[in-house]
Amino acid sequence: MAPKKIYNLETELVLNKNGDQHNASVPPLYQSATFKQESLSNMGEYDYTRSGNPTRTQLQNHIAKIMKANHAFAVTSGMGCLDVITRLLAPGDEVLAGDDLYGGTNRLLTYLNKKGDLKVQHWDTTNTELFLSKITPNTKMIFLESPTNPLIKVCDVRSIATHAHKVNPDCVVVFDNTMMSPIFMTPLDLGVDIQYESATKYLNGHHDIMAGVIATRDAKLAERVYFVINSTGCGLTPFDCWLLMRGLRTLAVRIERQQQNALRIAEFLSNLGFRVRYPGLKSHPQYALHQSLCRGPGAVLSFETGSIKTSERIVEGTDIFGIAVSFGCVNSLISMPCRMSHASIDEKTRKERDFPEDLIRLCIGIENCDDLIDDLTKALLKSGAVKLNERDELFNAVSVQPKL
Ligand SMILES: Cc1ncc(COP(=O)(O)O)c(C=O)c1O
Ligand SMILES: N[C@@H](CCSC[C@H](N)C(=O)O)C(=O)O
Repeated sequence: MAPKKIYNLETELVLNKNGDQHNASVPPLYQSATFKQESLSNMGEYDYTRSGNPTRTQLQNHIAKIMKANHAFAVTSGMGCLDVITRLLAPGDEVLAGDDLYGGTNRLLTYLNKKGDLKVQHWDTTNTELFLSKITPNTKMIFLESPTNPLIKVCDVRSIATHAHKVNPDCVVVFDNTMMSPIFMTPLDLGVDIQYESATKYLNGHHDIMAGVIATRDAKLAERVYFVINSTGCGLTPFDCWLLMRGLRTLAVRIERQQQNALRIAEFLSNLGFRVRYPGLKSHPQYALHQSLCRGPGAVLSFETGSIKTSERIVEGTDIFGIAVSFGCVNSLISMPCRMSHASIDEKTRKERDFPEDLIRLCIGIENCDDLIDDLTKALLKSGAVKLNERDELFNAVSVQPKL
């Protein structure tokens, strides 16, 4: 049989050869907890949805293809992915992690560390030399994010994965690709062992489900991941699998439009004098590194105003941008990570990790970009963060103290 042709990602996302017995154009939804057996001795492919479900299989095969993996799994949230992955470790195992991770990731790793289940160390992943020096033959797992949420730090994942495997061939390098999605990054091509994503974000894109996906090329790791998912019962429900497959079809067009808007907004804020963190700007300290690893800068950016009060006024002064956690949705969102998504990281730790309390995060949607810039302009003026000059043109940001 001729090998199956693999098309470009945009095509694969919408191409749906689901092999349905009735040629349904859309993969059918098997909303069933149980499956009858042919006989006592012949169980068939499915028996119970916790163990497996045809709709989940459809989604997982699709995910494996678009992430260039051999095995993929869908679970109930991004944090669910991390829970499954950390269960692969043994008591007391040493793990390394970045020092700017999504707040919930930090919370779970801190919990496991405090309980004594794992020995977790956090290091700045932008300092490659330092990070590499912390990897020892006892390092069992490494957790990376790039660009990080919300400080948009970029790490040299290729060098970290190569070095980790040299020092300990059994070290499992885990990469959270939520910020880039498969459209802009293929971490498995860079030497990562396990990639996971909060599918609540770009993969689904409409903020109407919670989901997470795990992908790997390693059959043994896949077997262990499946064991945990089946044992703990965190597989994604059939209906949410079905919704996620629907969302995935538009991933490429959504995220490309979001990125286009984000680039314009990042330039707009930067031109006003704000310190903008976005890997699409040449001023980003790891601009070239990011370009060498990814196919685009994505649609999340953050910026500082120099004053917590000013930031609060900006966040509360927008109309189109919703004040909400999360990102990757078709709608634009604005937030203050210290108060919202990253509030679970205590103030002392935030300070130690140079986490600016006035940081505003923008998650850009697919709206008309002129409208978004107009909305931000009004909020910036109302907050006093920028002023108009005599010719009624926007004038430099007034309270910013650039720290670049
Ligand atoms: C980078 C990143 N990873 C993982 C998660 C966790 O995903 P979920 O909310 O689907 O559990 C989030 C956000 O919640 C995130 O921002
Ligand atoms: N209350 C939630 C906060 C979720 S933050 C979601 C998202 N990852 C983001 O970065 O905005 C919690 O405590 O987990």
